[in-house]
Amino acid sequence: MKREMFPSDFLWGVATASYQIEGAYNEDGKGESIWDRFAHTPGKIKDGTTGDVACDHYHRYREDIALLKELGVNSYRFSVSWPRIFPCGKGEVNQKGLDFYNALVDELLKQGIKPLLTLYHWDLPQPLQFHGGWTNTDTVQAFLEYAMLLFKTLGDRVELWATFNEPWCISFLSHELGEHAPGIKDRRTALQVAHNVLVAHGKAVKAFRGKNLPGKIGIVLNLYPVHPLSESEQDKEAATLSDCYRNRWFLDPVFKGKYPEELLSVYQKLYGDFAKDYESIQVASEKMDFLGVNYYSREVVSYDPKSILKSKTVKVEGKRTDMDWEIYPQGIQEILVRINREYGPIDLYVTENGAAFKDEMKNGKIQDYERIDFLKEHFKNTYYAIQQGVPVKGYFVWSLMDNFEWAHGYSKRFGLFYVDYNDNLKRIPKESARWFKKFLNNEISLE
Ligand SMILES: N#[N+]C[C@@H]1[C@@H](O)[C@H](O)[C@@H](O)[C@@H]2O[C@H]12
Repeated sequence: MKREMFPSDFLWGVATASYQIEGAYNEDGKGESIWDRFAHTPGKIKDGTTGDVACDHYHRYREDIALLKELGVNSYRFSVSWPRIFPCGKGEVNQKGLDFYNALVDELLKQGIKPLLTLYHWDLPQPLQFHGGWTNTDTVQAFLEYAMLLFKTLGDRVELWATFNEPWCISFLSHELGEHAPGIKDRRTALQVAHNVLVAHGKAVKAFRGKNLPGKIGIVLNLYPVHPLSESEQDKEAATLSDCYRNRWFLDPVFKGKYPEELLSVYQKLYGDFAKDYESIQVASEKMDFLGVNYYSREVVSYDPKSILKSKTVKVEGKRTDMDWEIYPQGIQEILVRINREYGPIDLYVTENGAAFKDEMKNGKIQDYERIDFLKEHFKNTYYAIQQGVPVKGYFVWSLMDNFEWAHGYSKRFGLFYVDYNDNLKRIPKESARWFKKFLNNEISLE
């Protein structure tokens, strides 16, 4: 199975995000983001680091685009730093911020690489957080102002637009579990955030349509197959509620304009006031052109009467990544086939898939054969979905290079290129980068 067996117009790319690679956190007029503040708060990041410098991509973007060219990808997914454009979140525009992304897009196009631009990959301008962040509908309006400016500035050259990256993380990981910025631990707040982000998504899609731009727009969701540990009715009930929490709380609004009833009823019993605005979620279902799927692993659950989801995650035997996630390649096929069956037809992009392993440099080489096996199996399972008629249009490896892995700092390496944080952030191709380049050049098969 070689690259040439995939559709001839299939996009092969890599993905990154602004806060994770750019650095220049307070340069050229950029405002503070919630991740700048969170990372500077002692105890929030496991290795005590920040994204202040990260991979210094802001200054090295031409070098990094040369790496893309060397790899042989035909597309590149990146995100725009909102506070680099609007330092206060709205109002005054930072022209140097716009200049950076104009130059980035122009260089990508010059090198024959199609941009996929994510408007929001978690770095909310801190001034908006002072006024409640995503709990405040004013932030929805500010997001629309930000999106409209980017549509106007880059809409003639960027063909693929994603409104939000992983709204599950924006809401539940960041406002219920508190593991990501702004580090709030309150489920009712998380539900309000999820609601406002989904509304902002729908409004941005509608605004995009109104600009009559040549491109396509969608959203990026992190999706997991959820499997019951056993076929017992209780474990199956646990899987249903966990699937609603993980997947359908976002899939159903953007495709069906409503929340999944099985979990909505649970939340309404807990938060009666939530009912007052949940019906407005219909706004989220503005028709999209594609869905971005971030796939990393599956979830196995068993019944837990103490949980409001009646479920707890179970760790099963099998190979795991350095994030302690199960390696489950068939899950990417399962998710793509399910989306097509239950929510399609719609073009799908695997907007992120990859893994962290304990990459070490030995004699100037990083022999990350586990990552090659991981990618090989996930490429194959993506192909199996295409063979079943699923309109998968592209695949983006997470990530181009090692970078700031959120609450894990620089302790987890996901890149195809090793970043030597002790030697001027030097980018060194791992064996997986060499393998990916050969695959893209039809030199090797996936067998
Ligand atoms: N963890 N992990 C790796 C990766 C993260 O670095 C990305 O920013 C997210 O979109 C998604 O969580 C996946």
